[in-house]
Amino acid sequence: MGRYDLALIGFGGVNRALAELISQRGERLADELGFALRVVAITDLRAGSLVDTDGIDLAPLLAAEPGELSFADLPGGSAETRNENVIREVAADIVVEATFTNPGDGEPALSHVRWALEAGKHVCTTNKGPVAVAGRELKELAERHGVSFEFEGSVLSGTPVLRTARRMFGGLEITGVQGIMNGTSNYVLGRLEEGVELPEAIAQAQELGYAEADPTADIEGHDVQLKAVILANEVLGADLRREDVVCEGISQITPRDAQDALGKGLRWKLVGSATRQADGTVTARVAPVALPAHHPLAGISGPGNAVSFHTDLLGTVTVSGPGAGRTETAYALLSDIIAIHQRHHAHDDTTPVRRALKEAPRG
Ligand SMILES: NC(=O)C1=CN([C@@H]2O[C@H](COP(=O)(O)OP(=O)(O)OC[C@H]3O[C@@H](n4cnc5c(N)ncnc54)[C@H](OP(=O)(O)O)[C@@H]3O)[C@@H](O)[C@H]2O)C=CC1
Ligand SMILES: N[C@@H](CC=O)C(=O)O
Repeated sequence: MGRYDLALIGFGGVNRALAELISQRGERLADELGFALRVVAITDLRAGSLVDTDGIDLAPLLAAEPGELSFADLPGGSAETRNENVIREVAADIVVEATFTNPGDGEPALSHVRWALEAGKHVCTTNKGPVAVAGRELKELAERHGVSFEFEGSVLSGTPVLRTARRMFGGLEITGVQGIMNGTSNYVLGRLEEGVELPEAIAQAQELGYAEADPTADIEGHDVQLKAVILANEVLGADLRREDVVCEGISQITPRDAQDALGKGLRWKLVGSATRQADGTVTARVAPVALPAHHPLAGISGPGNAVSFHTDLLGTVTVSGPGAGRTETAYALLSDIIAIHQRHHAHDDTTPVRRALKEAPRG
């Protein structure tokens, strides 16, 4: 049985949820997937850094209140974050980047990803900043070093949109994508429809773990701008930057507006889209739209998200599921680790499914 040693960069909602998954169902996952997972390093702005190359005991860390965690007094611990040292020097197979998304220059996460790839380590991340700012460069860097750069959770958290588009739509042309791509704003719009004021609705989304460290990014559409860039570049082969995406958020929508719309059979939604134009260029935008009830995106509620792919052979295909949430997003990281395993050990007959396929009688 193989094993992957992980370095977790950032120990907030998402990476804690990944640690919980590993801690609570590690054995089951190992049986199912054919490899084990072990955490050998954690860094966090507030808690500091912790390294144990024999495997960190996660239980006491997960038992502590997030705000009270401090690594300074633990063996292998330090009050300093020491990101560069940990990422470059600690013997980890996969660096899991889940610090805050910086919609501007993608830092410091962009540097974290670069350091890891340069050190020959696989990276998986839910952080939209590095992918939107420098996705192409980072994929090339990963290729040069013979490792993987995976970022499924950067769009629609655990709902597999990027991998679905890459793996399932071979042989057809995708002409555009349109979707609800932010859980917080969709949750907030739903609360406005119930008469809740914007600040209270945002506070609830923060409490539930949907919102960005600075929820302005969710409400003003900057988070969807990044996701539209990622989808345009990954799915439509564009080379867009955030500044190319026209953006308007939902901060001007009041509970009265949302309720009036509902009375007319309409629902306000924050819609992101990217479209291939007749001249081959790709344009993208983010804007609130009052959708009629029969629209495929109108029924998406709470932190749910959906992306519709417009294709030449299938018409419109819509993928919907959770767009935010700690555990849902941690699952995206697990799916990235599985993708890394499949890419680099596809020849191994280690998983039960592969063994069963190999041993099944033919004819
Ligand atoms: N939550 C969700 O539903 C989703 C989140 N994402 C993305 O995943 C990432 C993580 O999200 P989430 O866990 O919810 O966010 P949190 O804010 O809960 O966690 C981020 C953690 O990273 C720490 N951190 C910040 N800067 C650094 C640094 N330089 N070095 C080490 N640690 C650092 C923060 O410390 P401190 O608190 O002290 O600042 C915090 O503990 C974000 O980029 C987010 O955009 C993507 C999809 C969905
Ligand atoms: N804050 C984001 C988290 C996922 O990207 C959202 O609400 O969708």
